[in-house]
Amino acid sequence: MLKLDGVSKVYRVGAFGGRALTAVSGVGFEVGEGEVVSLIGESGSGKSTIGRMVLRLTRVSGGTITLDGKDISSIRDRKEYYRQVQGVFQDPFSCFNPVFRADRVFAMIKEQYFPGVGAREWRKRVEDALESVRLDPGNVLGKYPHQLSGGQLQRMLIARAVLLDIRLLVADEIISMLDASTRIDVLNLLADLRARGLGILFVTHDLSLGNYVSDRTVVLRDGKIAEMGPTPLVFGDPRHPYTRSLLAAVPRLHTKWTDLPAAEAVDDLPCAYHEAAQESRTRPGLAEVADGHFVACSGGGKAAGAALAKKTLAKKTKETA
Ligand SMILES: Nc1ncnc2c1ncn2[C@@H]1O[C@H](COP(=O)(O)OP(=O)(O)OP(=O)(O)O)[C@@H](O)[C@H]1O
Repeated sequence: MLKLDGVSKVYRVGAFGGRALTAVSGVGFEVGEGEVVSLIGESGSGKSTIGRMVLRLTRVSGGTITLDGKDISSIRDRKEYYRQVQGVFQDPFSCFNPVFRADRVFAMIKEQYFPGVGAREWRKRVEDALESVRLDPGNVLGKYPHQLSGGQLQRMLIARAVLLDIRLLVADEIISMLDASTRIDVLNLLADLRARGLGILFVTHDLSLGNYVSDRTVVLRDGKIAEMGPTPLVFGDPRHPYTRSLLAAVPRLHTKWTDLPAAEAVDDLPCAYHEAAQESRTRPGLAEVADGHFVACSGGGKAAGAALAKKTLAKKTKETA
């Protein structure tokens, strides 16, 4: 379904756009039907930029993004694209105009995509979509955004996507503003949609959420892929020191931060990319260390090599003495 191939994004920043900022560099991964792929990384690692490029809100500077093999930038009919691909973002309040009733988002969809559907039929479709996201139509229809909670508004936006019967949802930090119990509701809702065949690109900086929802995980560091693969492998057997350091930084219940072991120094670890056989380097800059589990060079190969050379030299010097 969705495929990113060597995708890069360079922003022009500074006075008169005189400086180039590479936000995303050579990123490639796929999202299949009924698959949840999470895009994980620290703030500024390029996650949202990738989401925005997939949603055609930002132009790609290099590489291609295709949907069913077709370059999305060549799809002239934007409406047709948005019929299949939609985004839901962190702050649901900003997606609603406070002076209009919240269900206006459904009326807009009808005007644009389903002008021929009769009022009664449309009402039924809206109610079905609301029920599918576990909202009571009688409770939310006719209300203004300020009369609804963040979780209800977020679900209304997902209901809008359901009405369009989209194939891919870009969910960018969609639950970071919700409380713990509403979060779980929305996550379980995503699981229902996935079971119906919806592909989801789940953008988050929260590793535990990524682990909870996704089939595959892509770990981004400074706009590049550090590691990606089936979620159980990335979380269960992380091979890039950066992934390990991210995992080590996740707070654990019953463990005080003062009791945590000292973090591994990223550069002192051997590099899984260089340790892998030459023929496993099937994607640019990534080695396949297990089936579908890719890891980038951590630079540790060089550092580990230098450390080894230093050790050997010290041994030789001792022997000579
Ligand atoms: N419109 C823009 N113009 C210039 N630079 C931008 C723009 N949007 C993002 N950036 C820069 O690109 C880099 C990646 O930003 P992006 O928002 O994609 O990261 P992120 O991983 O989603 O971060 P966060 O989790 O904080 O949202 C950052 O250095 C950011 O400052």
